[in-house]
Amino acid sequence: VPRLRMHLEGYAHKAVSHINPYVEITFPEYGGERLERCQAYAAIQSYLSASASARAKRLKASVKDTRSLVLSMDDNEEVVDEFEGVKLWWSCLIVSGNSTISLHPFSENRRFFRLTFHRSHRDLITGSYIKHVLAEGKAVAANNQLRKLFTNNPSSNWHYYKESKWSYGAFEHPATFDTLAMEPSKKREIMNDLLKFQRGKEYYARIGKPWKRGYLLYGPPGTGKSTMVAAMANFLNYDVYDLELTTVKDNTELRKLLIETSPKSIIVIEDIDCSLDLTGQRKTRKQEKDDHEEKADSVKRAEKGGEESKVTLSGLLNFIDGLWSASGGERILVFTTNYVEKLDPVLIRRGRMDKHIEMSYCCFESFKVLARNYLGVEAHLLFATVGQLLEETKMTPADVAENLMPKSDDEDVEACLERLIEALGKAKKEARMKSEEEKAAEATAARAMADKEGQPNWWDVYLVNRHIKHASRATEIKESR
Ligand SMILES: Nc1ncnc2c1ncn2[C@@H]1O[C@H](COP(=O)(O)OP(=O)(O)OP(=O)(O)O)[C@@H](O)[C@H]1O
Ligand SMILES: [Mg+2]
Repeated sequence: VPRLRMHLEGYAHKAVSHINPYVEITFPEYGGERLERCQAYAAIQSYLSASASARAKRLKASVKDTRSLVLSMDDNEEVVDEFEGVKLWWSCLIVSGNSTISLHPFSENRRFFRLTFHRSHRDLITGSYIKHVLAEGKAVAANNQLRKLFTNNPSSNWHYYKESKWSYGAFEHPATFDTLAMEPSKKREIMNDLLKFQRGKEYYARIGKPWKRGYLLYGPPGTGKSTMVAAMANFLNYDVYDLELTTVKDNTELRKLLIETSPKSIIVIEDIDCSLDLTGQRKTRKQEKDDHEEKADSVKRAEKGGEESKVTLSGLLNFIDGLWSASGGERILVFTTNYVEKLDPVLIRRGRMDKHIEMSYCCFESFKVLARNYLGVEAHLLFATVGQLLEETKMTPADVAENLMPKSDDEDVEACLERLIEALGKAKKEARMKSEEEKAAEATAARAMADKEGQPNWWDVYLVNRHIKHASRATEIKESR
């Protein structure tokens, strides 16, 4: 009898699997040895919240901040997905835990995702679909994640815990490469460069370089250097570390700060020429403000008998060369400056700053981007005039944008363009007047020089005479031969 039963059971099992041709895969929320949250579960959740929840009828909302609402599938809900023409079903299951004592706090309610599909698609699903879901889910999660803007704290506020070196808030700068006014080919080139960097993990490993890239942005104020940094961060989905060097006391502090930056970030030093005292020229606003306090500080330090040290060029070079970053993932360094010619060549040689990007005055192409952003127009009769004037006059994108912005509700596109044209005309006149003044000043200076040269210079006279004497002696000798 037992043999018969076994036989029957086996037969029943076969029959069921014959009738039910579906395969199920479950993904628990917690698993592994330490029962940590499974990455696959999180990725699937993100994937489903982005794609499938559009089709699900019961949704769960979670509000991350006041502006973004993330919807995901509710418990015990099922959605259909399609992949290469194959239908599959996802359901979110919840199993109430029994009340036995458990070692980890999440066992009360255990959640699973269950994927169901026809067994004939087994290879497709396990081979490529799941990979696709995980990759897609990770991308969605990265997109949903709020990025952060970090600024360094003065070391007097550092404590033992890690988080005290940098303060952060949400990074919400709206600039993108779409809204950035710049020559299109140059923009494309930068975007490609960034993408190549982002995908270059193996490449950097192979050539034995830390996975980092340095950009130097230079150009006059208001040409979009800071805007470019924001656009880069939004494009790559990176956090931004805004490093204010003037509050960093010395190289040791610099290193400590850098070690605590996370991978996938952009580290920015704005106005590098002012922060490092390479030039001793311009001071940052912040430094001017702090000057007073700093003096008091250094007096205090002197009283204590301590030496006042600073971040030095070599400290900064070590930072760029990136030994500190060798362990971590991708990082981008950006330096900005108004005066590229004043920087020490050691600092900006290739290899340190891989790419130098000049941000310059507004060209016609840049203007078109601004007109699209600010006025929502692609073309207009007045564009030709603007283009002509932009060729003759230098105006920063910041000034062009300011003039384009409607000042009241009833200002139309034409009024804004006319204001810009007027401003350009004025700038052109001013530039011409200035150059005339300069020319006049030059002429005066030249005249003064000429007056001075009008007086005989006895030394020159002597030299000329000597030259003539030598020359005639030479011809005499030649002729006598
Ligand atoms: N290329 C640009 N594209 C779009 N907007 C721009 C551009 N350049 C400037 N702007 C506008 O002008 C403002 C000032 O630009 P931004 O702060 O980026 O200039 P900057 O080059 O960093 O100047 P600074 O040298 O003074 O730091 C920004 O708010 C931005 O809206
Ligand atoms: Mg700036």
